Amino acid sequence: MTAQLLDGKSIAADIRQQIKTRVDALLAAGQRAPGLAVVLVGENPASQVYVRNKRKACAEVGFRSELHELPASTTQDELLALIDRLNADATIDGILVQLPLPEQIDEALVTERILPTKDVDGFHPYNVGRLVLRMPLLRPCTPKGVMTMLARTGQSLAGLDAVVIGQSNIVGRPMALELLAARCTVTICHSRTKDLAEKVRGADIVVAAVGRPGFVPGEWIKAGATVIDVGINRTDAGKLVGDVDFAGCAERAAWITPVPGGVGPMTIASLLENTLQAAELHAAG
Ligand SMILES: Nc1nc(=O)c2c([nH]1)NC[C@@H]1CN(c3ccc(C(=O)N[C@@H](CCC(=O)O)C(=O)O)cc3)C=[N+]21
Repeated sequence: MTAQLLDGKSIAADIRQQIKTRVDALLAAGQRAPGLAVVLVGENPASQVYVRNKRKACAEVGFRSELHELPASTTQDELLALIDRLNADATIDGILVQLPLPEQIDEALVTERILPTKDVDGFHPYNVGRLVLRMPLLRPCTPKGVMTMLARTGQSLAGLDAVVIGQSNIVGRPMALELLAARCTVTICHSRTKDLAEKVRGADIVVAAVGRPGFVPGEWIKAGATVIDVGINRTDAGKLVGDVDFAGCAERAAWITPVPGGVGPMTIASLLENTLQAAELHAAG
């Protein structure tokens, strides 16, 4: 078996096209463009690249985006004051505070300060709780993007065995909840998991979100499985690689996502979808 590619780059381009059409209709109806505020604290080079990509995507679909760049020395109170202003700004539909934040700032506190209807990352406890209860409002972008990709395989997910490797608040946990809502049987694995290889060998869907290059070898993959690589690791040579051994896994899988060009662009496409959704919520009052 040689896997078919789940081409995130091209699916994300489709989604941007659809969003642009809806934005054009909003503008034609005399409404304002959706507005996204991106807050970047400090000078993490990877964060600067992601933020640039997000703003470029906003421009492409006709959103207004504003960048708030703050020094690494910003205090928690200063950041909270900015969020309060953005919460109160009727032209801002979405607020994204790029993570990680400098150590003097409590990420959970900052996340909770964002109005749930402007929380386009889907990280606020309100939005997480709604996802747990299967009444989602704004959904975390990376897992949402993965579900969009899985839908493109055309396979029904109900009853499939899914293994998620990684239990982070922003990827692993919400990913597991999305797959559960799609009626998969879900196993969440992490650094204390016993017999990880055996668990992955049983999986119809494997989602790797570990942050270690090549962590999942081809031998772990069941023939015909779908392999989703959430990892973004930069090698010493400056190359981007995922958490799975792509060549080895592609020999056995039916579907696989590349890195780059897989989950990353889909994460940004989901952010655009969430921002449009937030704008619709705000327009409805
Ligand atoms: N509040 C917050 N929300 C986030 O959504 C968030 C965050 N903080 N902090 C960091 C992570 C990471 N993340 C990525 C988004 C796009 C790509 C992406 O487009 N990657 C390209 C390659 C980009 C490159 O060349 O580095 C690709 O995979 O093809 C990657 C990573 C969003 N994150």
